[in-house]
Amino acid sequence: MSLLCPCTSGRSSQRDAKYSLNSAGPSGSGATGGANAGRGGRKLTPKQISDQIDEQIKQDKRRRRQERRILLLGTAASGKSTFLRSLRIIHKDQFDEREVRSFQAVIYANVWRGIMKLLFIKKQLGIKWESSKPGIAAVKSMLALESEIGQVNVVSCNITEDQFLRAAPHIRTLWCDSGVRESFERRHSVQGDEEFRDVGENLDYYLNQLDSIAMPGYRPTEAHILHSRRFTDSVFEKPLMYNGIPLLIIDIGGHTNERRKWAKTLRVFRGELQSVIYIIACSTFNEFYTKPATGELINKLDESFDCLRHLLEIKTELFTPDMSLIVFFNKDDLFSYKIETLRVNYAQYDTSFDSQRYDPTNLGHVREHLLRRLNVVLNASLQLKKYTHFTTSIDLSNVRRVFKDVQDTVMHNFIREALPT
Ligand SMILES: Nc1nc2c(ncn2[C@@H]2O[C@H](COP(=O)(O)OP(=O)(O)OP(=O)(O)O)[C@@H](O)[C@H]2O)c(=O)[nH]1
Ligand SMILES: [Mg+2]
Repeated sequence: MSLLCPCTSGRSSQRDAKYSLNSAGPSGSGATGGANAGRGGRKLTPKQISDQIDEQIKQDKRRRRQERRILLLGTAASGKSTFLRSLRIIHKDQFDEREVRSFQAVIYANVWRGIMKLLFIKKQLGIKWESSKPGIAAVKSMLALESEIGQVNVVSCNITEDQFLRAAPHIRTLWCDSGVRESFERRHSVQGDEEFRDVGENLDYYLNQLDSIAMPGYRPTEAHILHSRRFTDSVFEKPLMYNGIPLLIIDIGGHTNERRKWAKTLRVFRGELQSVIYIIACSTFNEFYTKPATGELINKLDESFDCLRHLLEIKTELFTPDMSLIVFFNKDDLFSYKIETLRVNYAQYDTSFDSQRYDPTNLGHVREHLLRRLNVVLNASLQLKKYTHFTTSIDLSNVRRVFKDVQDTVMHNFIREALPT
C-alpha cells in the first residue's frame, strides 16, 4: 500500500477500495498483482517491473500534487458521512454491490433497534398503549426473534432478510399504535444514556416506508441510503473528481472517543488541506445527553460549538492561513420543522438568545443568532478564510448547490495559489 499510495503511508486511515484499484495503473490491477505479468499475461522482466513501479510512483506524485483535500469534522451524527454519501451520488460515484448490501443490513438494524428503543422510551415516560393486546403480543414476538438472533446492533448488522421479514408484521403493529408514535415524538425528553434513547433521526422515515423495506429482495434506494445511520469508527478517505481536478474528502467519526483522531489527522495532513468543513447539526438545540462518566447533562448544540472552539483555540498550530474553514449548520430541514411547525421556543434552550430584540420562534431570527454565535467563536480565533452555509445533507439539490460554492472556494484559492505573484 505504501508503494502504491505514498500519501497514505503511516496513516491509520481507510482509502476507498475502488480508488486503490483505479490508482493502481491503467490495467486496473494492483502494482503487486501486475508485477509478474504484463498485459495479456506476458511475464515481465525485473527491469520492467521496476519501471512499472517507478511510473506508478510518478503518477501518484502527480495526482497528489493536484489533489485538493477537504476534511470533514463535527460531533457525532452531525451528518458528515451523509454529506459524503450525497457527494458520491452527485458525482455519480456508484455504491458497489457490497456497499449496497451493507446499507441494507444497516437499515434493518436501524429499524429494529429503533422500534425497540421506542418501547424503552414508552416505558420510561409511562406512555400507555393505544391497544395493549396486539401491542404486547408484538413485543413478545420481537423478543422471541431477538433471542434467536442475539444482540441486534448496527456494528454486527446480524439480521438476515428472512428474520427481518418475519419481524416486519410485529414492527408494523407497534408503529400503528399511537402510544409508540407518541414515544417517538417525545424521544428527546427522556434523560439517560444515549445508547438507550437515541432512536436515530430518521426512524419515522423508515417506519413509514416499512412496506418497501420489508419486501423480499429489497435493495435500498439512494434516499434510503442517505437516511441510514451507522457511526464512523475509522478515518475514511474518498477521492472524487471535479472538473478534472482530483478531490480527496476525509471523513472521521465524531463520537467522543473518535475525536482524538481529529488533531492527529490535521497533523498528518498539515499544509496539505485546502478546507476543513465543520458540521454542526443545528436541529439539536433542544437535545441533550448524559455524559456516562460524570452524569452531566450536555446540550448537543453547545457541545458542537464547544468542540469547534476547543479545536481552534487548542490546536491553533494545525490550521494554516491558506486553509479555509467552512461551517455547515446541517439538518436545516429538522431545524426549520422544529421552529416553524412545532413552534419550539429556541430561547428556552439557549440563554445567549436576546429575546428582547429577536423572536425565538422566528426561523430567520434564530438563524441570524446562530451565525452571531458562530462569529464569537470564529472571530476570537485564527485568520482563516471562513464561510458558512445552512445545509440539509439528505437533500441532493441542496448539497449540489452548497458543494458548488465550496468547490468554487477551494478552486478559487487553488487558482490564486497557482498564479505567479
Ligand atoms: N433529516 C436529516 N437527517 C440527516 C441530515 N444529515 C444527516 N442526517 C441523518 O443523521 C444521521 C447521522 O448522520 P451521519 O452522517 O451518520 O453522521 P456523522 O456525522 O457521520 O456521525 P459520526 O460518524 O458518528 O460522527 C443519519 O441517519 C443521517 O441520515 C439532514 O440534513 N437532515
Ligand atoms: Mg460518520
